[in-house]
Amino acid sequence: MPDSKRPNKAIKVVIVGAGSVGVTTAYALLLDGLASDIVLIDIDRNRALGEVMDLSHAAHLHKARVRVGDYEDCENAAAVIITAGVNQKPGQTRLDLVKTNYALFRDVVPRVAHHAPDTIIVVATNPVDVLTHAAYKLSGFPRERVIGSGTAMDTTRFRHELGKHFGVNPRNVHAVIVGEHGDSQLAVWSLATISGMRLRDYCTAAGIEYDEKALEACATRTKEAAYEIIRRKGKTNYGVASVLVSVLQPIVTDSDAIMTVSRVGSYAGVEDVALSMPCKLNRHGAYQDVPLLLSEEEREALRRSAQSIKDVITSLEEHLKPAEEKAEATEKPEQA
Ligand SMILES: NC(=O)C1=CN([C@@H]2O[C@H](COP(=O)(O)OP(=O)(O)OC[C@H]3O[C@@H](n4cnc5c(N)ncnc54)[C@H](O)[C@@H]3O)[C@@H](O)[C@H]2O)C=CC1
Ligand SMILES: CC(=O)C(=O)O
Repeated sequence: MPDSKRPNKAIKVVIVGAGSVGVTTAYALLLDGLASDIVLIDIDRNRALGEVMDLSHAAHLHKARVRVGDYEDCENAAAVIITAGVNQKPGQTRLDLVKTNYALFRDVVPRVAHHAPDTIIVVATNPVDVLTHAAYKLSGFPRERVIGSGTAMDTTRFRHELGKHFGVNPRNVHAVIVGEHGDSQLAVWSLATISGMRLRDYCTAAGIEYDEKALEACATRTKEAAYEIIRRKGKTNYGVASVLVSVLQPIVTDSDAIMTVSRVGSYAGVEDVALSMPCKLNRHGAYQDVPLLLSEEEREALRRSAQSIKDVITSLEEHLKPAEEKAEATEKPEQA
């Protein structure tokens, strides 16, 4: 981050979960210099302590304190990032993790909310959209202060793929992935631009072929990137860590960046669900939607994505109902 944008007041960031994603995020934060106080919380305190000892030897580039903490340390944090939870095994989908990680959120989120009622919660644990919705309900926070990393990760991967395809810097590719951070995500082709031109026009202007098949392959590689990486190395950590720092930057610097992050709302007619659409971020959190003029086909794909997340939320709520309530519901005589 440029020095002119660097905040000059103390910024505390708490990371719950000192596993692979948590510590890589702490490391990325240290290198970026965004936070002056980084606190790691983990049930395995000894491991967290080892990570902190190692990380503190990387704190010479930007002056920052790194320490192990507990939930009381969330007080006055600019943000609390939740990365605790199980991750996918090769072949598992993100949605396969839902029951285990929801149980963990029931323990963690109320404690964060109790000690840091004004903070912004940033969720990375998968399935990130379902758990962003859970964190919203469990914290009682307004929706702008519960943000899922969502498809900010997929948008970054998509721009990387398109940048490689067209031979331009990914920063100059304006294209987004919206919907679920998962299998039902969609690439918004109708609004993708390079140098202010739609991709077809850019190809015409640059005298190159518009190769629809190759572009579709970019979206497929984006969607399947995590599966591919997990098959090879068992986890993903660098991409998401850098994305989490990018989500924190506009919060800490109050800079109104537009990002595709997950938050609770109504999307394509599906109510009370969390998914990613572009929205503006600043010190208040993800405070404003940036509406997209989607094509009919894209809107329908977004509705399907929203519905698939909603179905998981509904089945989770069903699973959590007390046994008596479930029995009562099945025993009720049908109304004439
Ligand atoms: N949103 C995204 O783009 C990405 C999300 N993830 C997700 O992040 C999560 C974490 O992944 P990894 O760091 O690879 O897993 P990991 O297994 O390396 O780390 C998880 C950590 O959580 C800790 N933990 C477990 N229960 C806890 C509790 N109740 N309180 C505090 N800490 C607790 C464990 O001790 C462990 O250190 C997974 O759900 C994974 O799917 C991973 C990569 C990208
Ligand atoms: C694991 C995961 O969600 C990702 O790397 O996208």
